[in-house]
Amino acid sequence: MSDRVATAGTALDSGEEISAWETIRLGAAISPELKEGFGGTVALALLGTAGRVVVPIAVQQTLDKGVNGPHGIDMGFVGMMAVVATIAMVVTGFSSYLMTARLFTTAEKGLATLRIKAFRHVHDLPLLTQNTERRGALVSRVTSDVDQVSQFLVFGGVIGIVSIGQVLVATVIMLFYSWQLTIVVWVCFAPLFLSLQYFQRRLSDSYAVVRRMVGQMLAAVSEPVVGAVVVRTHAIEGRTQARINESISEYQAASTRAQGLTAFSFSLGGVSAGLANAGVLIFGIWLGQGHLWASGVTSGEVLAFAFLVTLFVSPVQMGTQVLTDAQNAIAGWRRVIGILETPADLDDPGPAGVQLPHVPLSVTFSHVDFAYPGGPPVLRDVDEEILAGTRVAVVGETGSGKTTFAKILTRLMDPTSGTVLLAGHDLREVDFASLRRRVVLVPQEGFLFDSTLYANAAYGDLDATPDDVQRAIVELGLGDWLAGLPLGLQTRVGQRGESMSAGERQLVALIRAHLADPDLLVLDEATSAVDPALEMRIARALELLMSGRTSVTIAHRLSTAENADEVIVFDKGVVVQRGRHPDLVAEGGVYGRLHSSWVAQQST
Ligand SMILES: Nc1ncnc2c1ncn2[C@@H]1O[C@H](COP(=O)(O)OP(=O)(O)OP(=O)(O)O)[C@@H](O)[C@H]1O
Repeated sequence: MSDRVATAGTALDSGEEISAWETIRLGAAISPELKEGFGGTVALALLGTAGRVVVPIAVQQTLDKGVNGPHGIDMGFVGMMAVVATIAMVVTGFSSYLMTARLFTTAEKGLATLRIKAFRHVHDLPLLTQNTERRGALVSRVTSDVDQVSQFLVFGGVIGIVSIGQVLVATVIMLFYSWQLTIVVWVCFAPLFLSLQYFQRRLSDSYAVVRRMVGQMLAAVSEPVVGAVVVRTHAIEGRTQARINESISEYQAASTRAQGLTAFSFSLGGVSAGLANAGVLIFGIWLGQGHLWASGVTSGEVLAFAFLVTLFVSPVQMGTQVLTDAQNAIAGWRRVIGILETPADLDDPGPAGVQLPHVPLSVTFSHVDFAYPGGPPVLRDVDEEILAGTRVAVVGETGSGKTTFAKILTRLMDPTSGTVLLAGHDLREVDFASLRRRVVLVPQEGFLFDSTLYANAAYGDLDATPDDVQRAIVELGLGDWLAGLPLGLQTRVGQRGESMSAGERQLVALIRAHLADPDLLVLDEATSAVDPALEMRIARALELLMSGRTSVTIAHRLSTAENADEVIVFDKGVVVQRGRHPDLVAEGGVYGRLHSSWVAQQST
């Protein structure tokens, strides 16, 4: 979107260095709806403002011509002025209503687009970038930060447009009545106007901190909610609460600091308003005596001027509040735009890219190196070939690089150097949509959404009907398991699948994978122990799932390695052994050690 360089692959762009104008420009470009009918809205605002000015003029005319006129009281003229003032008030009210409705509609439409675009971009962000931002803070960017923008655009926007119009119109009419009194009013407000830029800078800095603190607070609150079981089982409620309290206090301090500045600038507005009112009365009476080139000011004119000063003062004072809201909103807007400004470092070639064939896929790792940003090498010169249709187990000590290997194989990350080929095609040239259809990763703990078994299984194939899901379950030999569920496919799985056992969650992940019908299956074998009957079911389902496909399993069980066509052994990021299970056992080395500890574990 812009050519500003973001910290690719590591941190999410905070957006804090985008200037206020740039934020508004980018914001309007992202949400073009915000500009829809803007001219009409401004016209309505001006109409409303003009209507408001008619009242003081009508009062002045009534006093000077209808009451104090040369022929005494002229009731016809007074009545006419009353009708004019009433019409003006009706026009003002109606145009304010229309303007507010229009602003509401366009602001909400534009911000819905912003939320959707930002949220969609979160999915394109590199995995590592997503991991740097705590989930709650990320969520705050598409929720509370956007709400700030919304509030400002709707309420601040209305008041802002009306205020500017009102100040300008009031100034012009005041000039028409008396340029001397107009100068008095402007001089009284000069300190406020001159200090606005300073306040704006300070407010901008303060609200950037406030928005950041809101994100931190939401992250601090949401993490223990998600990890409630750990909090309770380890009895760390006290420590968790202390961390939440700390982030709430930090937010409170930041917010109080920012509000303090607002209060100060608001008070300055109040002082200016008081001075202007007093100044107008004193100078008005003085000018009425013919001083300062004034040829006598009528009482109606002084009264009209007093009205006009109110018309001038209220928007200026509201303007300081609008300025505060604007800074808060711009700070929020920046954070949302920051998401969109963070580059998606995995380029998707799109439909023009390679479409993978629907046959078992071969895999080639050619001199692949990988290091996490700022970290040591995690994979070193991995140079392996996996034949199409074979079953490979990947084993190694914890931290040896197995998961990293799987993530690179499924292109959740790109290698630092070297290439990965699928069926002879460089992974970087394959259309993402085709890749996600042909290659499926089954993680250790598949995430289940709070919905039915059917809906969760259908994430493997969004077009799958309940009959398709039922068929897939039967094909995996799980028909009797499904029959035992009280509501069958309509059984609800609970939040994150908590209403199901760990083993059942694994089954759902396998059903999903089966529905996806991939040609390369990458499995991160679950480590959680399940009861022997379910274990048998999972093993049988896995067996059926892997047949006729290329499969790469990160194996934590001896049986998986035993049943594989080949085993690849990782040690500190390097492939140190490869071959069939019995040959590797005979060879000893790292695999020999792993094998001995597996055997020892099973005999205990
Ligand atoms: N997101 C990350 N950022 C930085 N370093 C990471 C990240 N993920 C993993 N690592 C490091 O990379 C190395 C390899 O990790 P990896 O998860 O690939 O190992 P593994 O063999 O799958 O381990 P396990 O069997 O415990 O899952 C480890 O030293 C780990 O600390």
